Amino acid sequence: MTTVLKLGGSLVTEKDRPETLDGRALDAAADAVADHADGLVLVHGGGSFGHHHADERGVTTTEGTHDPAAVMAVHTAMKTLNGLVVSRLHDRGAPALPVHPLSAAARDADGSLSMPTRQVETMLGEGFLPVLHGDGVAHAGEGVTVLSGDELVVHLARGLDADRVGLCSTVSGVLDADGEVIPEIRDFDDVADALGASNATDVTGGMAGKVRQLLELDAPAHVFGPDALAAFLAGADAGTRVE
Ligand SMILES: Nc1ncnc2c1ncn2[C@@H]1O[C@H](COP(=O)(O)OP(=O)(O)OP(=O)(O)O)[C@@H](O)[C@H]1O
Ligand SMILES: C=C(C)CCOP(=O)(O)O
Repeated sequence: MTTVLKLGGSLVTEKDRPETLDGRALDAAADAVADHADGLVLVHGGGSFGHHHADERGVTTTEGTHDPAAVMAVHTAMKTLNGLVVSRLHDRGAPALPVHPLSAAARDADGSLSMPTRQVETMLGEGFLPVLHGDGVAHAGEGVTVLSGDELVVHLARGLDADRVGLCSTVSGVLDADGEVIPEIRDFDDVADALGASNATDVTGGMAGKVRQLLELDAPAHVFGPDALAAFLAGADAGTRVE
């Protein structure tokens, strides 16, 4: 049983304050993850580490940079956050290992992503907990663009033939126009109005981008908040189911 879980950057960082961790939220998430580390691949987002630097330099998933200093600003911040996530997992006895996408992934000129997953699969097979993160990615014709954690989740879920996918963010699910959690989404058009009415909160497309990408997966995906993380990892449905 393979599960791919993303801890949102908005969950584990203070998204409005550059390079600021939400230590309490990360501790709570790490507790739940450490209890269910078997067969788990973890991805985390950028929050105030990645998005702040990418935004400042005008780098998005489609607009790239050829400035190595700009790439390093994003990548170094993301590695810092990744190191914090990995070490909090180690504190709880979880066998976490970092995987840095900039060193392995690439995009074609049309933006399509390639990245090997055999290293992740082998780590899983050997009992480790791979921890990937949103990052920069070499992009033909663009230099380096942003690779979101959401995109990584989708790529890993396909490459590893995952059984379940979870996106844990600060919200308890995908919300409708009245702020209620939508229990299930099967078609983007059914929820386009609710999602379209919200502002994108970051350089990688916010909630609308997540739902679009999750709908392309074979595996069932759940979007939920921190209160439902332990239940999701224990096998229960949580938040909004996207299938
Ligand atoms: N219809 C919606 N339902 C739920 N959240 C929405 C909706 N529209 C916009 N949002 C916003 O999307 C945010 C979640 O997306 P965001 O990309 O910020 O999360 P994340 O994945 O945790 O962060 P990061 O991208 O840094 O990893 C919520 O905090 C909320 O403000
Ligand atoms: C901005 C960077 C580098 C990471 C973006 O990942 P996300 O927070 O999952 O969208």
